[in-house]
Amino acid sequence: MAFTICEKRQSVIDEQGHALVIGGPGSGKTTLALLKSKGILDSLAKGQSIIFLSFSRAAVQQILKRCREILNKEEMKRIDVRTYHSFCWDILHCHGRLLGGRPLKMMAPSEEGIRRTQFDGDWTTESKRLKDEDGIICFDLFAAATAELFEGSSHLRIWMGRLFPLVILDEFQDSDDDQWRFVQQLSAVTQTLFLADTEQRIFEGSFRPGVRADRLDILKSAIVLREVDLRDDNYRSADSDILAFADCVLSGKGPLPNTKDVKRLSYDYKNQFSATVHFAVAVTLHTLRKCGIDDPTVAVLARSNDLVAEISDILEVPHSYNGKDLKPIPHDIVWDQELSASAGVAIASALEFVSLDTPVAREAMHAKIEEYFLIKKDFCQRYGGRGAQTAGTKAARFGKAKAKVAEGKDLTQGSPKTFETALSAIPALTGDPVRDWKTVRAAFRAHDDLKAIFQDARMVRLFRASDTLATALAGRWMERATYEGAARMIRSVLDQEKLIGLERDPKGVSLMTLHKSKGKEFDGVVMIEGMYSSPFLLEREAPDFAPSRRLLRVGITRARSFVLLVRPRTASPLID
Ligand SMILES: Nc1ncnc2c1ncn2[C@@H]1O[C@H](COP(=O)(O)OP(=O)(O)OP(=O)(O)O)[C@@H](O)[C@H]1O
Repeated sequence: MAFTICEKRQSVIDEQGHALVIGGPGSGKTTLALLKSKGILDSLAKGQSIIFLSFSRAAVQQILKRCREILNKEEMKRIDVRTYHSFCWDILHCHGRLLGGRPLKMMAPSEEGIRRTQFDGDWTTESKRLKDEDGIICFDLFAAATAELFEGSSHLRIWMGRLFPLVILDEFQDSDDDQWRFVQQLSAVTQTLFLADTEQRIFEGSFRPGVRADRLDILKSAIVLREVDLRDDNYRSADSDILAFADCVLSGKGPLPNTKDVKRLSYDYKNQFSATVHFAVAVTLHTLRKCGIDDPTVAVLARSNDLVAEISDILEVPHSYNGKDLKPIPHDIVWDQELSASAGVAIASALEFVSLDTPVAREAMHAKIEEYFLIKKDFCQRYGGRGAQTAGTKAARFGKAKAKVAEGKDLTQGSPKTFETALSAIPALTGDPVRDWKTVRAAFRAHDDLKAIFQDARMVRLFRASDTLATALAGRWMERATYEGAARMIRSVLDQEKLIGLERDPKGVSLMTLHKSKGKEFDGVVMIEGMYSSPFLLEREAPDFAPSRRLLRVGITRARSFVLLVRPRTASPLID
């Protein structure tokens, strides 16, 4: 593939010192960083590599995709694309002993979520205590502890500089204070390249503490660097008005371009919502196919997890829109990993219980369901979603059931009892893990209190027998004709995937929140606004709605070719 290398880009490639590249969505920041890397890779000494840090597994995936377009196989081996967390954990795992005299152990995020909701007091202080006194470290403290190590040991810093002659920091506008601390230490011993787009700053405030609007000013006042601005470039949707439309939404100033690339669809009443959403996705697929894209990728984006789940339910059944019949649309959901994993573990523990029917398996199942609801409660509290209280009540219900079963008492009434009754109606398991998984999962779906587990577990892929999970379960059945240990196996496979950073390339239709779409790219994007929930513009941000506008721009600019916005007719206008 041929890339345009203008003077500005060449100056970044040639720069021997630090550099900051600012640019909008699709301006080519990642590509430029990789072109610079390509020029250096040959000259690296044995053992040296270039490190490219980003925030999420999705972003890592996107960068790896670009790597495959730009670097050859040998070059790919010398560039290490990682999340901040995985980079920090490597360092803490090897050198954590320097901090408190003993090796550090990681607390899995699932366990952290559970302990946080159950802890009476300030969790930040408690997690620091856990690290200092017990040598157990939570995800949120990885960056701070790494910074502490670098600040405390010049030897370690210097070695890092030798190992990594170039460190690339993606989406630097989103870095928090602790990440900045360790990056600043690194910049004293190696060359750093910062990529940023201030208008893609969507994690500021309650989402991630320590993320600041003036991060780039802080950077520029601390490090001497070459600054290059690519804001006028757009290679993702160069021939379309998508970026121009998104920029209008960002500024709140019209007129919005009247273009075939971004369309709007309204609905009047709540009871028109389902059919309108279904039609919007169908018409987007159709439009993209008509443009010659045979297998289009489409992201369906909404502001909250609740609305994403509702849209998934809508796409699963037929509808009729203006007399037109719409067939169900197969889709994937990009979900919160921790919720998905604990929902998957809850289903696996029910599978274990059905196959073993022992008091231990029964108690473990109620415990895993309780755990899921504790994590859900924690998730709702952290990300401002609805349902924290309900999740807490359900957790308490299953927690009580767990205690009763442990004491050998019978369950008399309530959800845990009705769920057990539903499970006991399942005919014998077959030994085909995919079928058995779906049977047990269906019992969750049919139960009023446990539907959420069914929904969250949809991300756990167990559909093809070749999947790691299915293979592990099939092996267990062959050994013992039960699914004993299924919950443990699933937890370990999912935790591993989480750390390694696996995430599939999107195919077909994918549903996710706007926040989750960051860093991704699709042929088409459908953005959905609810009638009474998940508005595009949050009232509390009035009058300028700046954070909402940034979020909307991120969503719109994920599209290469076509965007469709679905809104209630009464929604506030996007521009003045
Ligand atoms: N210099 C260039 N010449 C031609 N095409 C380019 C160039 N730079 C980038 N592209 C193409 O533009 C698209 C977007 O590039 P890239 O992912 O590097 O942008 P980005 O600024 O990192 O985007 P985002 O901030 O949205 O993640 C890719 O398809 C890439 O191949």
